Order: sequence, then structure tokens, then C-alpha cells
Amino acid sequence: MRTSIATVSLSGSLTEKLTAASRAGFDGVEIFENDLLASPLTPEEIRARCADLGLSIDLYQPMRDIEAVPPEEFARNLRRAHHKFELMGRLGADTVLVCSSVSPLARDDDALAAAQLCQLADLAQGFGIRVAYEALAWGRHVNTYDHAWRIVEAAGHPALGTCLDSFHILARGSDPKDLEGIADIPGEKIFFLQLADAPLMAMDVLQWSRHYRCFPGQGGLDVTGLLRHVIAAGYQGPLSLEIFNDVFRQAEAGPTAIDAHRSLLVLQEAAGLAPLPAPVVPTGAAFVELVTVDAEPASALLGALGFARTARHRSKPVDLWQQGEARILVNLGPAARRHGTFLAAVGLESPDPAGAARRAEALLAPVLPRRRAPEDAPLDAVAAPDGTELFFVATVATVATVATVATNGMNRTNRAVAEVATGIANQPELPDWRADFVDVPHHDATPHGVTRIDHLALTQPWHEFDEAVLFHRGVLGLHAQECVDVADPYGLHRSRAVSNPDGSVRIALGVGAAPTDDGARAQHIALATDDVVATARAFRAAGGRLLTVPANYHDDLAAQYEFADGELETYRELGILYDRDAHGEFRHCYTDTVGRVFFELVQRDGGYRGYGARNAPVRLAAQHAVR
Ligand SMILES: O=C(O)c1ccc(O)c(O)c1
Ligand SMILES: [Mg+2]
Repeated sequence: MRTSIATVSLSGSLTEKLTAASRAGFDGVEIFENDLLASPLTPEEIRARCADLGLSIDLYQPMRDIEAVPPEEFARNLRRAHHKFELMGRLGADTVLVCSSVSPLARDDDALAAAQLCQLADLAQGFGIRVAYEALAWGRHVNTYDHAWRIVEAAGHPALGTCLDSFHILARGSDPKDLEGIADIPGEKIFFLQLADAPLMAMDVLQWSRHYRCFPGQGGLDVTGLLRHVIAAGYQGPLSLEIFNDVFRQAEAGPTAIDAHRSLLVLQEAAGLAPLPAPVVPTGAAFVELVTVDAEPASALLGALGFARTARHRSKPVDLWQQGEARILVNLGPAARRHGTFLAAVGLESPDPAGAARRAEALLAPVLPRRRAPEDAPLDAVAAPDGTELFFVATVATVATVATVATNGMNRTNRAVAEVATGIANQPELPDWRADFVDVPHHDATPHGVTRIDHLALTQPWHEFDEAVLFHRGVLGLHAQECVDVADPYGLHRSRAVSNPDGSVRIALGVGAAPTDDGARAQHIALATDDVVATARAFRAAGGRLLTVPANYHDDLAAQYEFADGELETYRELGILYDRDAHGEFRHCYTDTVGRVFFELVQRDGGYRGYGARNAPVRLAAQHAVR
């Protein structure tokens, strides 16, 4: 379907907003009156600019406090409307949005509202304009979609229809049954559809709408369900985003518009309107890549954690450090001069790397060159919103399967293998990232019990948090958990975890204060161990330093839980934190920070699902204290 976006959703001047909308692939815009009033361009120039950018002006909005008012007031409203309709003629816009009145002058009189809207529509019709009447959730007398529709129906004017806005409809928390009436509105009488999501919050609905709307898929409203009803009604107009959001108002318009368009692609897929290449959910973390200018601190830390430097890149100064199934690349790269040591890339194991990249590209993710150097294996990679490079790499099993199929035909493969092989039959050669690395002699440093990467925690730029969540959900097909807010002594840290079904890929996306030296966005790598006490002790014995946790924390633990003899003393000594949920237990501790990066050692038992959020305020305070 055609896509559109209200100019209020983007930051900048009207010209900047239009340019961003066009570049992101929108077909049209809603011109918000304030953007026009503040623009030095004449309506004719705006019209020409939109035409140059390939944008139609799908809606002019809003007109307020029009209906159900005393006659002398209504006469003034018609005069105002006359001016606006002339303006719309100059703009080349043929639909105007009228939102339900909030005026104290408005009467609770549907017949009067219908009669006056009918007169307004008559005037509009003379200009070739249609009036779309929308119920604001806080409208004085009209605040539900069905009430607005009853008035439109009663008015019975061909130039009068309704505008449905998912926020106003869903924010009232109505019973899903109440939405079924949407499908009964004749599709051609739904003149416009505005789409917005919002995080679930208990607050005044006007404030909620004006500050916290977000793109579909970023909040907690069932925008997909609503869209299905509107489509069932036969609506054929554009899908238009109308997002009032304090963060998007400040963020750069270009990336916000791309995020916006991505949300409509994911929404249309979910509503069964337009398919995308199917999500290829990653099945594991193959590696994490750190970039640093000085390998020494990172190497010392990895060595103390029990990692061994097992291989080196054939052509570049990149070392592979490994322990169990945890693999960390240390890259001596110039980028670190700007950022300090940072996590630059993640290798995600994928049953179909090319398919994963196709979906990412369809969802407007920047696709990175397949080879970073001519001799490198050609890997599919895209950039996440925060710039982290995501490599889709063949799972070890997939690479082996292709080799087996290639050499032995199908006779020795079982059915599961055959299925995977069919899925990748058109990829004769699945590049293996590991082939770029040559083994180096190493003393098998006694491993310290790290088995794999448990999760990554990546702090996002302040204005890209919602975008990051939608990206990881939509592009990678990961499931997003609820948002958690964590108190930081110098601010607030908000976190939302995304994961695959078996928990072998977990990323905690965060935003807010960061306990790093220059406030740079902290990134941490949590390493799984079956025995955090043993791993922590071995780390210490090898010269590693663990984050010190205040005694008050452990005193509080003693008040909450009963521990075996000596257990709590061990946790005090090593700075181990403890949490429990309905499924199991979590024990974890933290290393020093190098640049932006630190490590966490975690022991999950019994299917614990969280990330130790209740301990995060104590951990953040301790990290700030170290600085
Ligand atoms: O907040 C408002 O006033 C407002 C204006 C126009 C709309 O379409 C809307 O949904 C809200
Ligand atoms: Mg609206």
C-alpha cells in the first residue's frame, strides 16, 4: 500500500522533513499546519518541492474545534475553513483532517455536529476537498472512532468521511470486541488512516499522545490487529504515520524516516499485506569483535579470563581468542583511535546467511561490502542502527552439511540435514569466517570454565533506542522482552532484551547514563560459566580484577534469601551478585572496563530468564565509583 508520514513525526525544517521522507521511500506526507506556518516557502514552492521529491500531499492537518458550536462561532469557523481550503488548493492537497472538538463551547449534540460538518463538507466540496473527521481520545464529547463514524454517517455528505488513528482508538484500552465495528464502516468512507504505536503507560492520554507515540512495532499497542480491521473494511488509502515523540523531534530526520519506513514494512508483513524475505533467526553467537589501538589491555583481560589466542587472521592484525564456544576477535584497528576500545562487530550464526542479508536489505539496513579485503571470505553483513556490524555466518553444522552433501551426495544425510541442505541448495559455497584465520601455536592456557557467550549488552545512542529494538525484532526476527528501567547514580538506564527462542542469542539493548570514562556508550560481553565461583577465582588468581560490591548489598541479600553455609561469604569476597526468578537462579560478577568494554561472568541455573536487572543499580554505582 502507499505509505505516508506526517511532517510532525520528523525533526528539522519542512524542507529537511520532506527530503528525509522522500529518501526513506515514502510516497506521501501529511503536512502539519505548524510546519507550513514556520516555513519560508510559499505553498506553491512546497507543492513543487514535494513533486520534485516524488511525494504527494495526502493530508493537510489539523483543523480544530469546528463542530457542535453556537451559530456565530460556526460562522467564524467556516470563514477560517474558507481560508484553509484556498491554501490547500495552492498546496495541491485534497484531504483535510478535522479533529473532534475540545472546545468548552462545543455541545453534546450529535445532530448539530452532523449538520455543521455537513455544511463544512459542502464548502470543501466546492474546492474539490474532502473532510476527514477524527475522534481525538480526549475530545470533549466525541472521543471514540464509532461515535465519530455515527456523526459522519448521519451527516451523509459525499465529501465527509472519517479518519481513523490507531493511537486514539487503542489508547482508550477498549475491548478488542469494540474494534470489530471498524470492519463495518464502508471502506470508501474511511478517508484516512493514521498509524502510531506507544509504550504502555498509565498516564493522561493527551500527554501520552503528544510525547510518547512511537512507530508501529516499537510500543505495546496492537497496531497490526487494528490494521487488519481497517483493511477488512475495504480501506484503500495510504498507511500514514503520525508520531508525536519528544526523542524523534530532536533526532536527525534522515535515520528517523528510515526507521519509520521500516516500521511500515514490518507492519504490512505482519498484517499479511506485503510479504518480505522471511526472517532467518540467528541460532548462536559465532564471535564478537573488539577493535582497539593497543592490544595489551584487552589481551591481558582475555588471558586472565582463561581465553587462549588460538589463531590469527591471514592478512590483518586480528587475533582470535577462544575458550569453550566463546570466540573473541581482537582487531588492532584505526577506528579505535576515535572510539577507544569498543565492540565493533558480532558474528551471528545463521542457517541461511544470504537469506538473512536479503531480509535486512529489504528492511533498509545498510548492507556492508561482502569482503573487507580481497582475500577474505565473502560474508554477508549489515550495520545495526548503532553502527555495530552484524555478520551472518554459516553455522558450523551448515558448513559441514554442505561439505557432506557435496562429497557424498544425499545418501549419508539424515532428514534434518537434508532439510537444511535444501534450504541452502542455491548457495554452493558457504563461506566460513574461520577459514580466514590461521591457527597459531598456543599453550593451552588452562581454561577457566567459560563455555560460551551468554549475552551482549549494547548501549545505544540516546535517540536510537526504539529504532534498535525494532531493528533487532524486525530484521533479525528476535523476540523483545519488556523494557526495564534501572536507576543509575547519574541518571536512568533503560534496557530491553531481545533473544532467539532457545536463548543462544541474547542482546540487552540499553540507553542512558554509562559508567565509562568519557560517558561513551558502554558495551559488555557476558560469558557463561557453569561455576561462576570457580571461574571468578581463576580469573583473580591470573591477575584479573573483579568489581567490588558494597557490603550493604550482600547484607540485603542475607535478609532476602537463605544461603548455604559460607556461600554468601564467597559472594562477598568475589563481588558476586545474585538474583532469582520463577525459573531459576542467576549469579554474576564483573571485570574492569577497557575502553568502552567490560566482561561479566554469569551462571544461569534452572532456566533463569533475566539479566540480573535488580542488581544493575548496585553494579552501575560500583562502576561509577571505580572511575
Ligand atoms: O494532539 C493533537 O492535537 C492531534 C492533532 C491531530 C491529530 O491527528 C492527532 O491525532 C492529534
Ligand atoms: Mg491523528
